[in-house]
Amino acid sequence: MQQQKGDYSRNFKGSSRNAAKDPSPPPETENLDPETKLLRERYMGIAELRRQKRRRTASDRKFTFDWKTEDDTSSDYNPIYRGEVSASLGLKNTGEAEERKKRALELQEVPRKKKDTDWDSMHWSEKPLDKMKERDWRIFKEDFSISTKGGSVPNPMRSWEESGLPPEILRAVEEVGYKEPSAIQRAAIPVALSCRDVIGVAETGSGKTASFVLPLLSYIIEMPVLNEVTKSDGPYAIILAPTRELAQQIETETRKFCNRLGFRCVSIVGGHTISEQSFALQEGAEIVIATPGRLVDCIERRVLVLSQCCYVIMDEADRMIDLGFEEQVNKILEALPVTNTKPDNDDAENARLMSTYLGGKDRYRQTMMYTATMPPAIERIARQYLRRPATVIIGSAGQAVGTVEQRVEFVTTEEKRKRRMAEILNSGEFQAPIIVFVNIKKNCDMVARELNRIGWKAVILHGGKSQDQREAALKQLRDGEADALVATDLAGRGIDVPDVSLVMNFNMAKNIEDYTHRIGRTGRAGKSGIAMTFLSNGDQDTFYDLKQMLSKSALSKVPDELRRHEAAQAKFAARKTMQNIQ
Ligand SMILES: Nc1ncnc2c1ncn2[C@@H]1O[C@H](COP(=O)(O)OP(=O)(O)OP(=O)(O)O)[C@@H](O)[C@H]1O
Repeated sequence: MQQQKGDYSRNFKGSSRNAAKDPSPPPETENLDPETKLLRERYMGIAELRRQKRRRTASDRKFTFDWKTEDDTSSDYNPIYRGEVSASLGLKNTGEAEERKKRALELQEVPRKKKDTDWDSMHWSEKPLDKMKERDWRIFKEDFSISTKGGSVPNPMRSWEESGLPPEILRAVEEVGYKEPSAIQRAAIPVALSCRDVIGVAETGSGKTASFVLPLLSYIIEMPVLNEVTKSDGPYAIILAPTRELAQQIETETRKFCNRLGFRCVSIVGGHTISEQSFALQEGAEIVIATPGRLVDCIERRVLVLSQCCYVIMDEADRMIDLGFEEQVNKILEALPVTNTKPDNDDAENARLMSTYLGGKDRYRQTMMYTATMPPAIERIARQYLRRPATVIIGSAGQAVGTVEQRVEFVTTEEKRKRRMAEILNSGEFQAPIIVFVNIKKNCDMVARELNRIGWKAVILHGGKSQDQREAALKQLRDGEADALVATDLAGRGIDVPDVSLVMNFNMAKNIEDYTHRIGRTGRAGKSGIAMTFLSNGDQDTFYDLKQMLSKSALSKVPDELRRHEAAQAKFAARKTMQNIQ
């Protein structure tokens, strides 16, 4: 019986499965016509080849045939290459198989063309900047806990090289030793360079100072060099800070860069005589760092003019308002030659305006505010002083430093607190320097005496001390001549003393913002630290916020006495309302 052409599939199926096990042709082939029999026998050759291939071990799988293409003899006995079978396989044109085989052999000689790089499957850190897509930027911001608001905000910078800072400034950054930008620097510097007003919120010790100083220097480097005439016109920029210590702290950080770029920065703070400070200003300074009170004093006495100042930075702006400096801040802004109420220009226009020398009348002020916490006052201040600000927040605003383990204990009397403090410091868990916060000046002396008694040389920092005494105390602590600093909230903000191992709140801060700034004196620049706080019922206005903060901290535990305390169940304001209702 002549097998119908269409029946090959059945035989093929039967044959290939059997061929895999039994090389002899199956019995039904006895009745095949010669052509089909020939076809069958040739396919048996292919099945045998496949069987041999399957018998080889995995290690042989990577065949490295050492024969050249012209040695390939398969076309002699394998009809599929010769096209004899193509007709029976229903291929339209027997030459097609030949063509396909020739093409296949040609391709074997052509090295594999590199596939288009699959950029989408790469991590943002492996991509060139021009291949970064919206999704990559979203992942990048999540990696650094960056969130922004305020219209279209420039993308963060992935590295110093991509910052857009001038090469001279990048060289200074490298010499200072900042290998990688911190999160706030990555996010805030590109925004500031786009001439936008900025609100920067990042935890204490996260590098906020450099995040506003570097773009400021990038602006100043474009301005004419101060000469004998223009230096009397005053600085190109002012940086306002709520306390003398923070102002001097910012000066130290700013000088790291100014000294390498040939710029001068001068701090104007209380505690030094006006003549001392006017002498320092006579040499001219591109940047003046000041506390608001003393700066207003210098302006009113004509010791300082701000006739070419178009750049204002407010560090710890909420604290400045808390300390009652709002009136002085307003006076300072009124003394500038520009305001920020110019009509809203687009950002390119802003860049032109800010780079134009002061001669042009259509200038406006660039203003920035930085803080580690975000109390309601910040929103009000921002509306008053900033123009279309971009807000950059690292982590959740007001979050305590993630590197600080926060411990709290209920210790009610001063005597018990002194004994407990001695126990903790004699345990050997902590090494100098440490900082101990109290709420009133007289407690400074009392705690310092106790520390000296147990062998921890203590220095004191509070508003009643002269400026020289305050600066000397900080210097002794930084230079290792003292083991402990006992301070009121004066030092709570911004003071940067390297490697503080312990912050102790002998008295709990009056509010959670001050508590956050205090404990931020340790765990800075990415290092870890411990904060220990003594509580009593007198601190219950802070219990709710404190419990929330401890709960969010991966390193800290909420003691049962605080967790269960009635005052920790609702915010102070809400509790007051409930009491009034009862
Ligand atoms: N990119 C960086 N790489 C390494 N160290 C840095 C970097 N930026 C800043 N620092 C260092 O980190 C420390 C803290 O910086 P800075 O005082 O600016 O923090 P801060 O956020 O202003 O703190 P605070 O909120 O207390 O004012 C400083 O000693 C500074 O030199």
